[in-house]
Amino acid sequence: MTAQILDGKATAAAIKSELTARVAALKARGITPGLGTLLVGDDPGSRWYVNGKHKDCAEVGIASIQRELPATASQEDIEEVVRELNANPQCTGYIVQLPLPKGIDTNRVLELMDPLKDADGLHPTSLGRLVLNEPGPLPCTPYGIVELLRHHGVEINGAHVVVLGRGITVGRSIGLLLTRKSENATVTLCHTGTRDLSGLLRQADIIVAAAGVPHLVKPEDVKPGAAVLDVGVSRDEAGKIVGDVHPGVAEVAAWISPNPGGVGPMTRAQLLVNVVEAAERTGSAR
Ligand SMILES: Nc1nc(=O)c2c([nH]1)NC[C@@H]1CN(c3ccc(C(=O)N[C@@H](CCC(=O)O)C(=O)O)cc3)C=[N+]21
Repeated sequence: MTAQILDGKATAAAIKSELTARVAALKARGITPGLGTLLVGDDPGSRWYVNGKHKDCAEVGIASIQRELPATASQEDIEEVVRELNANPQCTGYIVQLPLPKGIDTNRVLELMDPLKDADGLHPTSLGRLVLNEPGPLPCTPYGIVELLRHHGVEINGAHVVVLGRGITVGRSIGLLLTRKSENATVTLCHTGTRDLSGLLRQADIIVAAAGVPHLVKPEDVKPGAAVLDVGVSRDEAGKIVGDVHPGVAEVAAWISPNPGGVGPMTRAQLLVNVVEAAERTGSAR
């Protein structure tokens, strides 16, 4: 048996076409959503991601606000741009592209952001809202994974989800989302200190591999019929993406997310969702 594909590209396209209509409706009410990005330094990978975000915005009618600083920028230089974006009415949501250069206190920068403009869903206030079950932006990658599963009809309700990795952007936050009443999953969070990882993985109905370890999940770790999401973005010597999931897993799982073409495009689409939803929230508050 070969697993069916959790097609992130196609699902992201469907989300973007729905967003295009919602953006048009907002504009008809005099609200134009605008996504800001702050890129510090000239890492080509980061620049590529940021450009992709602005291209996505153009596709759905969201305005773009691009800010850039050199790699030599000081903490104060960065914080000044954050204050400007907080105050800029054209910017309804924004992200500070991570990682920031060495020596910069990233948490201080993120805490300075207006939580109402948090497009990543990773501001301490947004994460707190998620814990408290209050409406707010959701972390883009976890949110994208939930939507990818829903779009393909993979049952989340009652499922045992085993998550690999405890990073803030995925591992640590996805359990908060999946254990809400509306998702209703049971979540086991694994990391490098986990004993008998294979034994736990074999119990999973859904595996979310976000450890950043190439081919960590092997075919023998997967229960036949499981859904496997590959979030890993390691690179080989040629610069090609190597995921956390061994290619042989496709012969055991019922569903697998390709990488690239799976979780990455969904992360980008959910960033747009956060920007549109934030604009809708401010619009209804008026
Ligand atoms: N404040 C902030 N927010 C982020 O969301 C954020 C960030 N900083 N820093 C870097 C990471 C990385 N990230 C990706 C998003 C989309 C793809 C993506 O769409 N990848 C494509 C193509 C990948 C390729 O071919 O290189 C795919 O998976 O099909 C990848 C990586 C967001 N990040």
